[in-house]
Amino acid sequence: MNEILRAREYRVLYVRQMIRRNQSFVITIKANIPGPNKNINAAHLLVRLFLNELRGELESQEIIYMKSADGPYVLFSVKGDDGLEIKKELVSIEDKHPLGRYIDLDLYISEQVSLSRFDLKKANRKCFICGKDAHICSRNMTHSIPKLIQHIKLNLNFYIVEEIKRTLNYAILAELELDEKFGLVTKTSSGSHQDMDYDLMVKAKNVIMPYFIQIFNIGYEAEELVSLLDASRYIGIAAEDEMLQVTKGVNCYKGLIFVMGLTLLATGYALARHQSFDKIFDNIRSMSFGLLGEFNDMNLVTFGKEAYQEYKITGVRGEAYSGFPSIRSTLELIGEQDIADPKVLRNALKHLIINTQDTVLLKRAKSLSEYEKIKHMFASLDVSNLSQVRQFTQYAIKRNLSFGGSADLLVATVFLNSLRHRYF
Ligand SMILES: CC(C)(COP(=O)(O)OP(=O)(O)OC[C@H]1O[C@@H](n2cnc3c(N)ncnc32)[C@H](O[C@H]2O[C@H](COP(=O)(O)OP(=O)(O)OP(=O)(O)O)[C@@H](O)[C@H]2O)[C@@H]1O)[C@@H](O)C(=O)NCCC(=O)NCCS
Ligand SMILES: Nc1ncnc2[nH]cnc12
Repeated sequence: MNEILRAREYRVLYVRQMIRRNQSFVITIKANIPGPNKNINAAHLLVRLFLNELRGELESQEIIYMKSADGPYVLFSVKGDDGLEIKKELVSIEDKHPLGRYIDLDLYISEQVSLSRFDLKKANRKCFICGKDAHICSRNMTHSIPKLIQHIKLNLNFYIVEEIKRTLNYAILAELELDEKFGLVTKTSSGSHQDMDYDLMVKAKNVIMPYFIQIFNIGYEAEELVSLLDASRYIGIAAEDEMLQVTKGVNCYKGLIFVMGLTLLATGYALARHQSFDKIFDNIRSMSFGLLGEFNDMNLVTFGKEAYQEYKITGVRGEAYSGFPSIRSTLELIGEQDIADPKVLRNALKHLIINTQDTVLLKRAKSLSEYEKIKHMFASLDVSNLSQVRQFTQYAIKRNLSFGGSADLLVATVFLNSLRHRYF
């Protein structure tokens, strides 16, 4: 216990140093974790989530992420002259955010003074189990520690799963609704896919979403990583089957089920261990170590295998085996740009097409030389020049070309780009 007390003393010391260094106020962001173990994973997730919430509300001069015996915390330096206004904003986040009960946002307006709810004549914090005054429950130890911890974990998982659903839906629609997309299906065109249109893709999306959430939870609750892909394969196959039923046999998102399935397993596993964002790609590589061996499977009769046997092109398996390098480099290309901007999204798609071995393009190009010629044409395509983009789209549709694999990677890229700014 004295380690925790000492950590609290150090935290006040660091606050004072930051106030002196920046001549500013300092906000501390810390999870409300009852009991002796303040370093449960939920604490790290909550601190990261609320740090990103605050980043969206307040401008900071300096942010320091600390680990301690009293749990992880952030020191957030903020310029201002009206401490009460800032404290009001912090209390509003604590009271209104669905997870606000589990976080403590303190404001130090000087080395000696921190503002409290009392200064705003606000009621004390409520107990997150029974809603009574939290101070009374904690003084009387009304609820057991395990019950309190379980409550936090359940609500945090529920909140994260809802965010994953929203982000996944956003990512799939962001790709699908991007127009002028080189022969891929859009809101207004079937492109080079006579058997697909926007409504059919949306139907397919709606059917596979629950499977994606199942797969995310497998990653989030997993004890180890390596066997996760095999453990989830049956879910992916069930998703494919139900998709094909709804689409009457049209393969809208077979590749997406695989790409997003792997991404969700790796992301769930990373979130549950507060791993770094880049660790997601290591996780994907760890799960995919056996994929290239599938090309030796006599029972496998797919174009992906043909592409490998004929040209040593490894397609989606090769991408996964290397930890989705094309997604990683596209995220670096996007940087802090607004992914909702069609120009940014189209440029990301171009980058993916150039950097991945898309077996859909190979199959439709009908030869390796044509496949390579088209990729080469892309390299010189200026996607901010809409007339060039339109010309290339017409060229692709005329030749029945498409980049379905790259489109799948774009969905995963948009998904990861959104999550990166929320939880990492
Ligand atoms: C490992 C699997 C992908 C199965 O591999 P398989 O050998 O069966 O198939 P492939 O031909 O290797 O590829 C399947 C799809 O993968 C997409 N893809 C291709 N290249 C890449 C790449 N470089 N990066 C990412 N993704 C890639 C692509 O899917 C998209 O295109 C399809 C639409 O295009 P279209 O031409 O219309 O497709 P078809 O219907 O085949 O042609 P037509 O009849 O219309 O002419 C659509 O699927 C897009 O998503 C490839 O098609 C994996 O699927 C697997 O093992 N599945 C089992 C379940 C599983 O493991 N799930 C994971 C759970 S965690
Ligand atoms: N917009 C799209 N058109 C064709 N195949 C796709 N796979 C994923 N998105 C696609």
